[in-house]
Amino acid sequence: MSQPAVNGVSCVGKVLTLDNMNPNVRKVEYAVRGPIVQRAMQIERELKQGVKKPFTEVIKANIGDAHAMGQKPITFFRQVLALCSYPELLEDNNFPEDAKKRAQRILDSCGGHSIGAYSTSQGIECVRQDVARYIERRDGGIPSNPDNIYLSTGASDAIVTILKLLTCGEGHTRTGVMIPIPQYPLYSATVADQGAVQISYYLDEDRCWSLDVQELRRALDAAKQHCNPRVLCIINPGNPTGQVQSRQCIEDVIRFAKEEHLFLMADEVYQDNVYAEGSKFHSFKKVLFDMGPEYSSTVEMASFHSTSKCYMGECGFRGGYMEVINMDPEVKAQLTKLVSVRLCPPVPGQALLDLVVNPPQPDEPSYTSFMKERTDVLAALAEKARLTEEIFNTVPGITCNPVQGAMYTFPRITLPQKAIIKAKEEGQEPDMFYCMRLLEEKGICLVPGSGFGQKEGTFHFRMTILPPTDKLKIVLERICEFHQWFTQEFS
Ligand SMILES: Cc1ncc(COP(=O)(O)O)c(C=O)c1O
Repeated sequence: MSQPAVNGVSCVGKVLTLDNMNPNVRKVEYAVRGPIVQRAMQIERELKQGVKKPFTEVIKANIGDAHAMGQKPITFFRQVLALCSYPELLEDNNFPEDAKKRAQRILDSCGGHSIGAYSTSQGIECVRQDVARYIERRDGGIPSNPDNIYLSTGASDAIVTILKLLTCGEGHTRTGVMIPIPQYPLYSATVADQGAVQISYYLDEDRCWSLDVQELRRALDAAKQHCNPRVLCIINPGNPTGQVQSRQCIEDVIRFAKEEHLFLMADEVYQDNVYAEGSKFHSFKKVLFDMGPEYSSTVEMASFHSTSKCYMGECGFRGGYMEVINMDPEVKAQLTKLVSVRLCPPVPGQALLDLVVNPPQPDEPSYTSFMKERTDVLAALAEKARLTEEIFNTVPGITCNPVQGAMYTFPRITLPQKAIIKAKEEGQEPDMFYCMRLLEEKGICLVPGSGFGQKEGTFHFRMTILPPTDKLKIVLERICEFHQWFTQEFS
């Protein structure tokens, strides 16, 4: 039943109430910005008001937001965006010529030569062409058609759009969507919002979060009893688990998708974030085409990329794209119609995406500084990935897989039985209880593993490796100290 009043606002007589609102929305959960983050913000306010705490600052290691963690923007990208936003600067001699050329090209393809105009709904044509060329270079020359590219408001928007196209049915015919566990909760949230059925397949923590086709089959066979499985989502490199899937694994997944007549969604937003020796990013598209026409002309797929991650971390611009492959032309027309309802993705985000897929070339003046900035960010991330694994694994009760890629670690924590009982008494998941205590004691904000899904009886947290190295060392040190204290406190 609705409360009669919440925060002083009466609920009596409202047209829209908790009881009659869209029930699917109520089922949506998104731990990355959940109660722990709200408490972190409250603690920040308390610190400002002078409330004494055992720490002076809250460090938010809960979200993959590089700039929020202090990462500097790539100079060339911001120069071009400044020029696009304020074209009078094109006369300014302080801007390099290649930045001006890019800005002019982007402006020339915008309505009224302004990034303040709407673009076509699928995205600015020259940007889509540049995306297609980028994909071709990345995939060793496998052709990419700009007509199959849809620019989007970050990858999130494209992922939701594709899931919306794919989900239908009632009762036992509802669309089943296979998602990894642990997963990035955009997937579970969208599946809930669309009234579809989540089919969880578990990544193998003991084998560095690898994906096993036997497990896909187990999950699919069980789900066939109560829904209509049609979609298989893969996140590679993985969030929250930081693994990079092998080429063999990707081939196996593609074969499975073909056999089982599943639409593949390949979330590849971390494609430049690969650190571990021996790990390499293989795009689903390339592997699909390498497997020959039997696969490349039949398996339906969408792959996603974003300006939010990799070395640029420009999540606030909300740039992204998807490439659709082997999509029925009539469905594609529906997709184009669907995206046109929302007019267009942000044009500044499209401009930024253009720079990501078409960065300065060796013969251009900005090349050297661009490459240095890019390499520095990726090298620092690789070092932080290594450090994180090394430090966590020194603590009894914390087990951390190598951070092969992406921007997170998802260590397993052993929690004392007393703490588990206490958490249950307080109506909390044990790892939420742990993370809340960590926040209160040490000012570190993490996301409990339960927000991403985990094997029954196991507990984890997700931490981003994005803080600057010095700060990351402090974070790691405090978590390790806390874990030892927590274990003693509840033993
Ligand atoms: C795996 C994965 N996919 C998609 C997204 C969405 O990114 P955006 O919408 O900012 O491009 C994220 C963001 O963290 C992510 O981790």
